[in-house]
Amino acid sequence: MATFASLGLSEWLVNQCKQMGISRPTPVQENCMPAILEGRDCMGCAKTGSGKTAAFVLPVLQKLSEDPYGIFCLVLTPTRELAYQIAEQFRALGKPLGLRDCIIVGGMDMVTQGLELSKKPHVVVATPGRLADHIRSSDTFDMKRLRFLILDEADRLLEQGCTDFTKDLEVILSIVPAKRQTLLFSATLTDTLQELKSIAMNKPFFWEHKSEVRTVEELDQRYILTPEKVKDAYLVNLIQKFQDEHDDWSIMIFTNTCKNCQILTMMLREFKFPAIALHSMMKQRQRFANLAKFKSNIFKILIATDVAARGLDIPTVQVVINHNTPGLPKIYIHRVGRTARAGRNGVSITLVTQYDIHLVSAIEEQIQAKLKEYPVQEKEVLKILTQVNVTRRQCEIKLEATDFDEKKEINKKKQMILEGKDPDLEEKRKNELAKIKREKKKFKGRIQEAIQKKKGKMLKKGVKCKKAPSKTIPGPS
Ligand SMILES: Nc1ncnc2c1ncn2[C@@H]1O[C@H](COP(=O)(O)OP(=O)(O)OP(=O)(O)O)[C@@H](O)[C@H]1O
Repeated sequence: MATFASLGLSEWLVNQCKQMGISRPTPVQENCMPAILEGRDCMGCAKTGSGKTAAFVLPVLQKLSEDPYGIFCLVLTPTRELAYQIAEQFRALGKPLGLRDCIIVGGMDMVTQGLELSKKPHVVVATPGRLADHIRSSDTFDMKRLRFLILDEADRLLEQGCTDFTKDLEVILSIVPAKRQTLLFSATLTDTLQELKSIAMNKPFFWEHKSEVRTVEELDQRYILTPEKVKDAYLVNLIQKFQDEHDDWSIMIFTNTCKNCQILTMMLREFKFPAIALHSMMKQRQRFANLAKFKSNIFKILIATDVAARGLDIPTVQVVINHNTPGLPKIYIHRVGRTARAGRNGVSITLVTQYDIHLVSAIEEQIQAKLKEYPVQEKEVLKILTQVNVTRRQCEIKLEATDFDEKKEINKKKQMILEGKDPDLEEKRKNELAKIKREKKKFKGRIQEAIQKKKGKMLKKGVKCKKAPSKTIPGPS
């Protein structure tokens, strides 16, 4: 069995790992680290919670200790919270080196960040949008000598989801040297393999944890079939049960929109549950503060959108509840991967309505495992149904009285300006498009009406034609 020393790490780094409770390499570390230390590009695909972060942090620190300078390494990651978590790992493992890192994410002061970048930190951990903004607007730093470019959650960075990073990536790639080592990691790399290969051009070493099931064995994956209207009552019932039976467990609840996330948090608080929210419409400082309160067990329930689905490593999370069935199996894999990490056990429960059954089939096909039904005492759920639904409605009314929707519009406009678009022009275009669509629909309707009329007439004629000969056919008698 390999040790960190046998993989090529120096004694100081091996000791540092030990101090952090990392004594033996996990398979992704054992397989990817030698290739990285040899100087090769690397693509590592391993299950959630399997130690992918250390698989790139350790070799980078080893190489940095041999030739320290800044900016030596750039790590890109899709979310701000994840950027802080990765920087923390670099800081903890690189402490004996006196490592200087710098975090460049949106929602934080740009001037301070610019100053930090100009001081040539060893490692920069960034979300693509904000780093690209710095590159566009400042010439006080460069990455000409960059040795490592790392894309964590690489598939997310390359896919064109609701946040599209591709343009920002282009800007970033234009300032990093072609001669560099590129490392790409994720639990779900395979469907963006071609795009990834165009970034890691030097015949990358590719390692994938081969296993039939794509989720971890320690995860107990369950579902509850529920009508849409009873969903919240099931949720409250589940949380009450976990709180009664395991008061030390932390629970993450995923939902599909910021508004839903806010309403669920308000509703659970009405029921006196220690719940806190995390979504992209919150101020960044509030996001960090809430995550910190959840990590330190001050609040045991975190309700989040998919902004928290990837990468977050919170060992106390024992349960993940999907308040909505994820539309993509990939998102399911990352969400449920917030529990059962690093060999621990965990439970995931997905609330499934009659409209989501096909999504569950797609998930099961992708993960190569069947979800099992979670037993619930329906009588208990029905007892609280009215109270839960009334409470939810009250919370919705309360939220409508705030400027939540307005803020959403403002945020949208801000995003457009950042993307170089004119919000008023976009609005005009949107309205024009809607008008064209409406007219097309009307036109289609009219055509269909005309066709129907014509069909009706022909049918009448046809009936007459068919009836006519029948009159002439003599009956059997
Ligand atoms: N060799 C090791 N031995 C024991 N624990 C480890 C080892 N390497 C990493 N860990 C711990 O395992 C946990 C999960 O690691 P990490 O966050 O890197 O997972 P990941 O593979 O990146 O997961 P995800 O796909 O969800 O991002 C962390 O708490 C980390 O400190």
